Amino acid sequence: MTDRLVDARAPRDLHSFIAGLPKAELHVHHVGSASPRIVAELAARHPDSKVPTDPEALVDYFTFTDFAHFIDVYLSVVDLIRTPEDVRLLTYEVARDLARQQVRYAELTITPFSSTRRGIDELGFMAAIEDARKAAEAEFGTVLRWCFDIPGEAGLESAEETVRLATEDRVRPEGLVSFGLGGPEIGVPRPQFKPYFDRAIAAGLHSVPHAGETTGPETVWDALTHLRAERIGHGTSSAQDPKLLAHLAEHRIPLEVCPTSNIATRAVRTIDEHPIKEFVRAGIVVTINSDDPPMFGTDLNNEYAVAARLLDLDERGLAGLAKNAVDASFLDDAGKARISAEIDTYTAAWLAP
Ligand SMILES: Nc1ncnc2c1ncn2[C@@H]1O[C@H](CCC(=O)c2cccc(C(=O)O)c2)[C@@H](O)[C@H]1O
Ligand SMILES: [Zn+2]
Repeated sequence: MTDRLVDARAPRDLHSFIAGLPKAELHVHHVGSASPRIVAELAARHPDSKVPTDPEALVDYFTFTDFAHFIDVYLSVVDLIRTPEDVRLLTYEVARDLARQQVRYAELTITPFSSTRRGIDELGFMAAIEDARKAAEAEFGTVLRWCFDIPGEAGLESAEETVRLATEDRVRPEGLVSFGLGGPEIGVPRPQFKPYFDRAIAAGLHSVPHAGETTGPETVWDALTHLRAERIGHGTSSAQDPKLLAHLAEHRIPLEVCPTSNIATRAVRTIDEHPIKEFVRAGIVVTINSDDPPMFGTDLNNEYAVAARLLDLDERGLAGLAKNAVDASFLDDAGKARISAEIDTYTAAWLAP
């Protein structure tokens, strides 16, 4: 991928190591993973869309002035997805892009409310993601699981609809493992979503809200206290609160860190000001993720290269980050052990004289 927003500047050897390293991706959005190739195919199906299809024009279109602008552009891509077949194509092609990067396991954040409110039949939607999930596992060997997230700014109606889709036996897809909360944080307090998270948790789902991406550490505390977060999406502003850093470390609440995303949405000013190093120093379990990779001109491999530079990591350090993601995932113990062993074998072979 060219036109990187963040220059990873890792040595060439480290890039090759990362490219082959078996990985898990825990924070990546379904619609936000639509590559120029996928966008072009969807736009060809729906020519009235305002989303450009030319990859050069897309780079400009995917340059954001702030977080609100990012969400506007994001929703214009959501508008491209109109039928269950669009959903199936998107999901299957996203899995292909993950498999190419040696991603063995991914938890994909999906916002079903955005699709059902635009008229896609809910059962057709669920059948499409499940069909793509099974095809991707059989054909690429990449295991996909779902996180359904509430688009918080769309209000409590969206929370009600999302928890219904996530818990009703007739609708809930087999691959669903977790429940999230995304979108802008300013003016969208986390505590109001407690009843919906309570219902999702009671139905066996894990709690993984975004918090502290565009607001301060109090939002992360709210996510922990009211939404019983097991991992935090971003959590960037936690760095401003030493007590919170200590709490996250002590309770082993992993952060889903997405460095390039934070620059692209202007949540963090420059990559060298990213607090990832403080998180590691505080003893927090850090995982590396890509969020909305084509929109931010990145992919998971590039995020590992960025992390290598910021944290001054060698191959063993990178393998450790990859294992953090496996450990922090909602995969079963046998699945975790299998990918961790694969990471060890790969790293040992790479470093062998
Ligand atoms: N970095 C991110 N940080 C946070 N979220 C991110 C990030 N990247 C992607 N998202 C996604 O954006 C969605 C937001 C959608 C939204 O706000 C909205 C508001 C009003 C109406 C509608 C609608 O559909 O009609 C949608 C979230 O649910 C989340 O899945
Ligand atoms: Zn996100």
